[in-house]
Amino acid sequence: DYYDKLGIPYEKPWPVVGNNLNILLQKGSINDITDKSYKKFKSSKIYGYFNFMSKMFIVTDLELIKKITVKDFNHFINHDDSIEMDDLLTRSLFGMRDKKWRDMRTTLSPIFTSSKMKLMFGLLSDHSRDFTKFMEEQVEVGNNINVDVGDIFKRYTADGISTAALGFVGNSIRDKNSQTCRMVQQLDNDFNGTLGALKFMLASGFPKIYKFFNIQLVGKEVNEFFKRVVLDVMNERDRYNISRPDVIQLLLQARKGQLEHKIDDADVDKELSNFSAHTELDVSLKNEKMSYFEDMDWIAQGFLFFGAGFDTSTMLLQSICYDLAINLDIQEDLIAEVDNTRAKFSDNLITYEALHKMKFLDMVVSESLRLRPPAGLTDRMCNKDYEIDLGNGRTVVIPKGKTIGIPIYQIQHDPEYYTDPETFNPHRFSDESSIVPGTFLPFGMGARICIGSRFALMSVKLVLFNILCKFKIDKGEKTPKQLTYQPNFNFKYNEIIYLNFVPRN
Ligand code: HEM
Repeated sequence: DYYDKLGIPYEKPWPVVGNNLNILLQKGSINDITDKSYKKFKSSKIYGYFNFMSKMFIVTDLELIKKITVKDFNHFINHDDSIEMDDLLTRSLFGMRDKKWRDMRTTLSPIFTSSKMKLMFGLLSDHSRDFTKFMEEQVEVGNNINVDVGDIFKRYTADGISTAALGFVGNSIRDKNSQTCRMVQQLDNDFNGTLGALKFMLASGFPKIYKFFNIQLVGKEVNEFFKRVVLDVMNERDRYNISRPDVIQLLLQARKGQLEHKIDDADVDKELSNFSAHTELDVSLKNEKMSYFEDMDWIAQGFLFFGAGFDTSTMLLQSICYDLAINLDIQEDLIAEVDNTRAKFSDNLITYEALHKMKFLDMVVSESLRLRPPAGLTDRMCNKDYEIDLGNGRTVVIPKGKTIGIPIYQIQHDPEYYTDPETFNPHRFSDESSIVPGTFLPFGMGARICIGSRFALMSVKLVLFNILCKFKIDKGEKTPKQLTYQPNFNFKYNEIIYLNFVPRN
């Protein structure tokens, strides 16, 4: 009767498993569950959700989401911290709390501004051209048909983050036995495999048991790998005065307190404003050297950039390619824009500015982020009792310590905000003013918005540009008719997406 007493609606829970029964019975995904309740309870602004035995509040009202993530952010600084997690996760920016989070966010924000992205552009451009060359080589041996795009893009994004963020060459595109490839596989198993799903359920549903058995989500091999890579690269650069335009260089500067804390990209952003790019909120307390961070904190950031980056960007890339193959008229329009742009450069060597001025490419990427958001749900932890006005003189207090959920997927599929929401239609992003503010949030919202969105967008757009210079993406006999979500807490497809890469002559 918890939610009854508060006067807010909820689905009747089952003992112990709460509202997660269908996931445990492998009958539905977290998205199916949220979908059903969102439609039923949307008008009440907020509804209750039993995540196993803990009580969550899912917010459906746009104004309220804005207040929670921006205006009243001080009540909701952290993500759900009731879950017991490994050191690598709790020390990462996503898991950090309160002042420590603010300090780390302030330290890291300058790394992901447009001007720093411009510095990394060359590394990612070389990488995406190399990937396209690899695909051309596949044509010669007939491996361009029925390509598992989840697999190849996983290797592309892992290598991209390795080279442009972590400062080492991954080589997993060409060598499936490379160390990076093994790490990707290992991480995939840790987070997405059956054992990973079970551990995650235990961590969120029964944190005491999880802690008692000292269970770790991230395997030992991955732990060791990141400890070695991040610290070794940083220390070597420091010792031998080596410089390279990548994230690790900036992390090194941050570690020494030499990275400027001001967000200086207003002009660049204005000039190259893209719909899916966001503006960073300044959360800094004051400019000070963050000297109290330990080595493990820097390792955790390196790990998060890799972990948070490769999975989400891979999901985005495979979704875009799938929808382009299904909607050939849209692909033709995109190819026309690609051809128009490449004509201005020799050997398809596009510049940072030209890539960001590709309007239709931005519309296609934005529409995919809307239709198939790689992260369909995010959360905040309430750290001070928070009163919500439910209308008609009714209020409810979210107690300190409870978690609220933001249903990104459902808002982006709501017919009140998007006409014909299940259709892939990039043209809805042709006029930004027609998008209802607060209804497009694939990277989250407010001060805790995804810090790597610019990096992800640059990497995804670059490889799409290069692929479409050389290939048309077609569906084949093994292409799934539709995409459905796995019955777990991740937003992963049940289907393997096979597509054909047909050379454009
Ligand atoms: C298409 C790709 C990506 C998507 C859709 C995505 C989505 C998200 C979302 C929804 C959040 C939570 C935001 C919130 O709660 O308001 C988040 C947080 C985060 N993302 Fe991403 N992300 C992507 C790529 C990346 C990349 C490439 C990196 C790193 C290089 C990255 C690093 C992070 C970090 C560090 C956070 C935590 C930020 C904080 O708590 O201050 N993400 N992301």
